[in-house]
Amino acid sequence: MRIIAIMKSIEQRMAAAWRNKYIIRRALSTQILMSPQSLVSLDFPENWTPTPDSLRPPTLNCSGAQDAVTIDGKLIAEDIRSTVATEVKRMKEAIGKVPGLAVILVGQRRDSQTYVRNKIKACEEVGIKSLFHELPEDCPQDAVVSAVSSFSEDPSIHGILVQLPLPQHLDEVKILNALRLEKDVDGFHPMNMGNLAMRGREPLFIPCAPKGCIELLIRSGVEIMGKNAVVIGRSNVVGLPIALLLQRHHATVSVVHVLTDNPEEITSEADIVVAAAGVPNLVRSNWLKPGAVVIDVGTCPVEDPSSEYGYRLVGDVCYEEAVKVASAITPVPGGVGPMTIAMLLTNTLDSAKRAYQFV
Ligand SMILES: Nc1nc2c(c(=O)[nH]1)N[C@@H](CN(C=O)c1ccc(C(=O)N[C@@H](CCC(=O)O)C(=O)O)cc1)CN2
Ligand SMILES: [Mg+2]
Repeated sequence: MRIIAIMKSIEQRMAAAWRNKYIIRRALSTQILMSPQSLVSLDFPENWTPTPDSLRPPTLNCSGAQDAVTIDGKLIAEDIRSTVATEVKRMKEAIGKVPGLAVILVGQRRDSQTYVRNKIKACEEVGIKSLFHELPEDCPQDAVVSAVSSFSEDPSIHGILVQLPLPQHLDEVKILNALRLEKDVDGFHPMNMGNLAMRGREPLFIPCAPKGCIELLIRSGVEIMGKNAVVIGRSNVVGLPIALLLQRHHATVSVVHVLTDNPEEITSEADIVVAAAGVPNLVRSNWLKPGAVVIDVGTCPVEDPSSEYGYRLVGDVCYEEAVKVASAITPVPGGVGPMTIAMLLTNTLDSAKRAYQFV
């Protein structure tokens, strides 16, 4: 009798331990929803207790037996934009101020012009003030640095972004270094990137596309903690920061790039794949483990005489194949792209709140 009672008690304790482990894992992986900075610390937060939200079960099926769920970035981005609009209105009513964003575009790249136009329009829609500064393709380095410096001094501007890529003759690092850290809403300042990489340090801003990817995963109920994640591509804008961010969310992260041997073999081990190589249709079905979650950051224009503009946007992932293997996937367009702009708005709002100490 006594032995049976002891065994029962051990069993109950083990069950409780597993239950606690599950609760802690879910809470840490959904912590982004509770944090205004959408940032997960590398350690357990002080006085942490689970909330009902952190116990929410995953919503995705991971069997790979049916077509993947489409993660609708456009819809999620609209939701975020409407929250930003409400917050901007609240700020204006309470303190008579609105967030301000300065956008600097050098040169005449068609894609950059489109992105900048969309960012300015998005600001207008949520009540954020925007200032646009355009410079010619052949402008000297000093002209860009001076534009950045003058916006850095303007108290009505809380975010400054320099649209990338810059023309070849310009030194990107020197220009980004001229940004006032508190206004680096793109999160590309070397100090913000360095802080993103370091344990125990918190960047003021997280780059927009990577932050959007994480937000998509979490809002879709995908658990990140403990999962194998593969990032394809190692650019400063997406590949590098998303790899750092996934680690902050406690994933086991591999980065494959143009010089990696057998990238398809490595990627096919992944529970979460983030494709940011800029190579149309690079990721085929044989690159994917059944049930993997696929986030496609690529947006490459390819010629298409049948479409209205003569081109269409193609992602890094062969969607038609991947949708048969993955459990969830972002489309292109309508996945990460709209989230990139939504995250720029949240970063700008956060920056203004910080500047005015508005909570
Ligand atoms: N300073 C920066 N430069 C660049 C960034 C950035 O975050 N900051 N990211 C990319 C480009 N980019 C924003 O600048 C960006 C790319 C794509 C989209 C987007 O909404 N894409 C839509 C399709 C849009 C279309 O039809 O053309 C989608 O995928 O649905 C937004 C922003 C490099 N440079
Ligand atoms: Mg791309």
